[in-house]
Amino acid sequence: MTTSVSADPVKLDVRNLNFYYGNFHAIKNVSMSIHKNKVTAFIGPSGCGKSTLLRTFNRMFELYPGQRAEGQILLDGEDVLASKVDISLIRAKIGMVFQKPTPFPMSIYDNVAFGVRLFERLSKAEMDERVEWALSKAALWNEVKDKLNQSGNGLSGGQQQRLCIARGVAIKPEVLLLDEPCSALDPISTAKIEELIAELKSDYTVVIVTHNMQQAARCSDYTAYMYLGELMEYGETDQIFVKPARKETEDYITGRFG
Ligand SMILES: Nc1ncnc2c1ncn2[C@@H]1O[C@H](COP(=O)(O)OP(=O)(O)OP(=O)(O)O)[C@@H](O)[C@H]1O
Repeated sequence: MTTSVSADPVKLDVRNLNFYYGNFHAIKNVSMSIHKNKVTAFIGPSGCGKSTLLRTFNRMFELYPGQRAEGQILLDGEDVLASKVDISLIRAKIGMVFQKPTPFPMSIYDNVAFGVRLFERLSKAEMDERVEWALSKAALWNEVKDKLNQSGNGLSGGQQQRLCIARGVAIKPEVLLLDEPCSALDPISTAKIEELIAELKSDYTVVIVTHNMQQAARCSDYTAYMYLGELMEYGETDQIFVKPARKETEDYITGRFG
């Protein structure tokens, strides 16, 4: 693996991580530091393990039988993978937005409030404020403020994805994981989400999986190139895109492979 050294503070420290789907070894001895208040992009050809790696960070894989992770993922020094860890607390600290927008079958307001209610007891006024705050962060407030009681499913695809992002930020996680959040979106919605990602990093540590090289180059501070479950190269985005250390990375980002 080729990696550059950075002085930025570390939020998530991944150490010797291996991941298995049954007997299939999907993540191979990955070690990397995810930096605080930065955007880190995972890139690489389809099936290389980007989503799998992302899903280990908040133990999302545990919802599925036969999947297991070995190694350490230290969140501010505490191992997320340790058996004694409170999983709901981890998921409150490490939020996730999936590739397909998945609003809950409830109102726009309740979509945002739902997760907050699991973790905090807020008054009606405080919750109203939180919902407005989260929808504003997700650049959706102006479009929905007059129809908060309408179903989240009535929104356009791009609006639904921003609603899911609002749901993610509403619980005020420390880390936000975004799994190809723009794959179903048109260029205008994509641009809005990219602006939002740039804004979010002042409050959160963001990790994004993307197939879009331009998006990784535009939005991220750090980029990780993965191939067949291995972390091939990891470093500052400018360096990875302008002067990759490995020929494989260069071939991928210039479109000669993958
Ligand atoms: N539920 C599963 N059971 C068995 N193997 C799986 C499962 N999910 C993923 N895999 C395998 O693990 C490897 C990594 O998959 P993963 O979805 O993490 O890749 P990816 O880089 O995110 O791909 P894509 O860009 O296509 O979304 C692939 O070989 C895939 O076939």
